[in-house]
Amino acid sequence: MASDAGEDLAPAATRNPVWELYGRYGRGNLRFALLGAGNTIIGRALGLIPAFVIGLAVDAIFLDQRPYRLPGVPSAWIPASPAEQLWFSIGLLLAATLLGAVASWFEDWGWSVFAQRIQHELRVDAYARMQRLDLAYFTGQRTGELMSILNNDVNALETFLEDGLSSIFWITATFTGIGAILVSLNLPLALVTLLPIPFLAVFTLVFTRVIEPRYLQIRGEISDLNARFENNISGIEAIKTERAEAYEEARVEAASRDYLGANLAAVRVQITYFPGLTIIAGVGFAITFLAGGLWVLTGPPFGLTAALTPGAFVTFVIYAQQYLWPIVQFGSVVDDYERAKAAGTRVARLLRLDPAIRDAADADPLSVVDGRVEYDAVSFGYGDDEIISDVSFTAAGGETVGIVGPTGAGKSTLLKLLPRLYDVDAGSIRIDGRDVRTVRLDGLRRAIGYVSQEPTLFYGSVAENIRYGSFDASDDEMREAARRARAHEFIEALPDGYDTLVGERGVKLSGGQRQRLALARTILKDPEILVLDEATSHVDTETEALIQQSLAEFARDRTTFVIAHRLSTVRRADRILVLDDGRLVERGTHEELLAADGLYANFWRVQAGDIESLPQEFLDRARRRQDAVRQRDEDDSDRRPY
Ligand SMILES: Nc1ncnc2c1ncn2[C@@H]1O[C@H](COP(=O)(O)OP(=O)(O)OP(=O)(O)O)[C@@H](O)[C@H]1O
Repeated sequence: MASDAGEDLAPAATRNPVWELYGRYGRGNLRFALLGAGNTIIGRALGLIPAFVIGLAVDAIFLDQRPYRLPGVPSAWIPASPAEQLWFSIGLLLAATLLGAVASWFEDWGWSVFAQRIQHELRVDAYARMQRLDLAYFTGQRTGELMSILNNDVNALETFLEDGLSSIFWITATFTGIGAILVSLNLPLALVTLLPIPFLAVFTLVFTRVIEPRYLQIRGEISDLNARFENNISGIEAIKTERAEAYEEARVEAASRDYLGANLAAVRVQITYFPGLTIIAGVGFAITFLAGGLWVLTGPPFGLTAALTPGAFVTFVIYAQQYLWPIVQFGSVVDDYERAKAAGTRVARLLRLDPAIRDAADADPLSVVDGRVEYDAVSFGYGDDEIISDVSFTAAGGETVGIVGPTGAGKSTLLKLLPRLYDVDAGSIRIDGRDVRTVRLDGLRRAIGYVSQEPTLFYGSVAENIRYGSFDASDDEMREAARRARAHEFIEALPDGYDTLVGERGVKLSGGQRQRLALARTILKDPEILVLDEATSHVDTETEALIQQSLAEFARDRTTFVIAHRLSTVRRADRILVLDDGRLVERGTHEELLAADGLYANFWRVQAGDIESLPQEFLDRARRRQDAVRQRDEDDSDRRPY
């Protein structure tokens, strides 16, 4: 049973996704963080100068209460007259401001490069991880949700990555630096300034507890909304033909409303937090100002003896304000952190997912010599329902095997097991006697050319699309493959020939043209084993006959599986397997199967237009089968949210 990966991105609590990501990606970029941090300290130190100089100037120049002395500066450098001291002070203030600006430039540059590089590496890594996951993951997961992680969640980390760590550093530097200065200036008054800290801590703790689930909710809602957009844009044709515009608008409205609700729920908490912090910090500052002011006015309180000059008080008050401000800043860091944590939880979770289908530790490279393919008692189901039941057959090397059966019988599923797009639940599949689970995936998929009914064209030129997977093929090889796939003529007729842009935003191609490009791609790949899953279903019968001719030659010495509803496509196969409801019910050549007069013979009658001679039992079974497939599809769509 293929694992249902749909649950894997449920935002379960991880220990600390943000620090986990910092740890993983920060190390290689540490030099930028160090540059930022070094300049944060320099900037902070320079930022301390003005308050000190102003306080000193007030006391020494205007009130003449203490001598003009600067710590670490020889007194010979300091001018003697008050007017000169004033100019000296202004020079100091300007120099501190200028150097502070330079430090701030290096600080921002260091931290920004640090953040941007982490984000870039994270995005690329998350994508690489994602595309290695099992196919089952993508069918179980809404693509919009994955897009949301790669885009929104990675970007949501940006604010914290950009400002968070630098702010924490800045706050810590300010807090310890100024805290130490306040204590050294006036210990009793410093203790008064510290009073709000425990209140701020408790208030912040409560905030994080309340906001955390709300931010997670927002990530989930934006992801749902994206999934809805994604789904509707790719399904716009059905929306128009079914006149479902109003219905879809209502569904988008509902999804957007949920997102709005989640945002408002978070905003209500968030906007309470900052005023709360400001009030606590403001009251704390007022108490400091009151205590210091009384000290200057009425002398030292509580039996203390030291006097407090107005200038020293000014210095203290400016520092005290600088000291409390980072606490309010801290609030915004906490808020950014909580947002980043919600996004980081989802990104970290994606980074931790491992594909179930991967190389075994002792996997060998596959070398296909004969090309014999054996299915041995194979059973498989995507979910609880078994889709393939106990299927066994052998295709000799170089043989062409046709696979036919009613819709939903499991034909495509059967062949998707060969390149391990899914792994069997029971039994085994062997190529030249080697179980496909014991060889390297890369070699296995290299050896198998898979052309599906709805081939994917990527945005790019026709040539790039044919070369997809055989990136080093020469122009001549690429054109020859196109000729063999009967695609060369129509490509030449396109506006820019092989350079015409196709895929999203490029020239639109018909279903048959797309299929021929996909065939050319596979012919160029030159695989040892070929799987054609309704590969020519969209081309007209005349073109199909021409393609069949080239394919017969191409398929001659390689094992080929051909799934087809049009029985004329498989008529000349060495062997035909008839699949019904996941079971192999008939096998043989076209003639043998006609002679057996079973399911295949009845299909043949249908396609020959010989409806009257069909047994009633066949028609009844066909009806029951259709009902069962419809029921299964409905059950599936009930289970999927989209
Ligand atoms: N990715 C999937 N997840 C879940 N169920 C799936 C998936 N792909 C196919 N199925 C189901 O498996 C069953 C067999 O599908 P499959 O495509 O193998 O049939 P088929 O014989 O190739 O049909 P058709 O001739 O219509 O292409 C169907 O009931 C289908 O709904």
